[in-house]
Amino acid sequence: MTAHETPRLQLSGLEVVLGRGVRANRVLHGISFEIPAGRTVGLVGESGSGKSTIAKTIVGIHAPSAGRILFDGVDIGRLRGRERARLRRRIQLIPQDPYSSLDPRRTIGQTLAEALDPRGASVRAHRARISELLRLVALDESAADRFPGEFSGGQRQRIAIARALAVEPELIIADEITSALDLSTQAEILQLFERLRRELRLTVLFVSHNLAVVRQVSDEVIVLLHGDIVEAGSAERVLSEPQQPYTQRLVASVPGAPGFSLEPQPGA
Ligand SMILES: Nc1ncnc2c1ncn2[C@@H]1O[C@H](COP(=O)(O)OP(=O)(O)OP(=O)(O)O)[C@@H](O)[C@H]1O
Repeated sequence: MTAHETPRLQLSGLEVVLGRGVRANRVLHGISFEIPAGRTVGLVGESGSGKSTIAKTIVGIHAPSAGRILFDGVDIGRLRGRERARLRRRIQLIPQDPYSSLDPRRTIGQTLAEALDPRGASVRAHRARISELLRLVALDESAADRFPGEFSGGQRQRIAIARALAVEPELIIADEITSALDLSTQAEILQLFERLRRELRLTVLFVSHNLAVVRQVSDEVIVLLHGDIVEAGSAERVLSEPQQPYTQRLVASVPGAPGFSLEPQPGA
C-alpha cells in the first residue's frame, strides 16, 4: 500500500460490550488495526480472546460501544437503510460450520442464485455464473442440482466459499473456516483458499485459533488476548520471532514448533 491509499478496512479504538446490567462484559478494549486492499490479516488468540466478536462487529451483528469501523474510509456505523444493505453485500462472511450454514431444503444452485440476486433468485437466469463459481471452488457444475446433504463437510465448505465469492466482495471475513473439518480436509480447504486469495487478490480477515493455519494464508498477524492486541506484524516475523511472552507461549504450543506447519512432522 502506498502512503496515500485508504485501507480497505480500518478499525480504530473499537470497544464492544456484550450482555447487559451485571452481566455486561467489555469484550474488546479499544482494538485498532487496518487491512490494505488485497492483503490478508490473520487474527489469532485463544478461545474467549474476542476474535469472533471482532468478526461479528464488522459484519454488523454486534454494535460497537466506542470506536469506529471504516470501510474504504467510510464509517459503517453511520450508514442506514439502503446504503447499509449495499455495504453488507460488499463484506462477506464465510462461517465456521459448513453443516449449519447451508439451507438443507435448497439446491446448491438455489443457494448461489439467492446470493447473486436476493430479490428474485432464478437458477436458470444465473446458470452460467453458478457453473463458473462451482468450477472456481473445484466442484462439478452438476452440484448445482443437488442438496447440501449430498456433500461432505469439505465440499460444503467449498460451496460456502463459492457463495461468499458470488458477489465479488471487497472484504472476506473467514471465521474459523477449517476448524469443523478433519485434518486432511483442512489442508485441502486451505490450499483452495490460498489459491483463490492469490488469483482473485482477495482482501481477507482470517480468524483462527490455529497458528499453523493462519501462517499458511496470512500476510500480517494480529495476536489477541482478553480483548487487547498484544502483538502484530508480518506473519513471518510474529510467528517465527514472537516478541511477547503470550505469543511465544502460543507458538510453542503448536505441535512441531518452531517452524511448524500443517504438513505431517517427521516421526509424528
Ligand atoms: N452475549 C454475550 N454476553 C456476554 N459475554 C459474551 C457474550 N458473547 C461472548 N461473550 C464473551 O466474550 C468473550 C469473547 O468471545 P469470542 O467468542 O469473541 O472469543 P473467541 O476468541 O472468538 O473465542 P472462540 O474461538 O471460542 O469463539 C468471551 O469471554 C465470551 O465469554
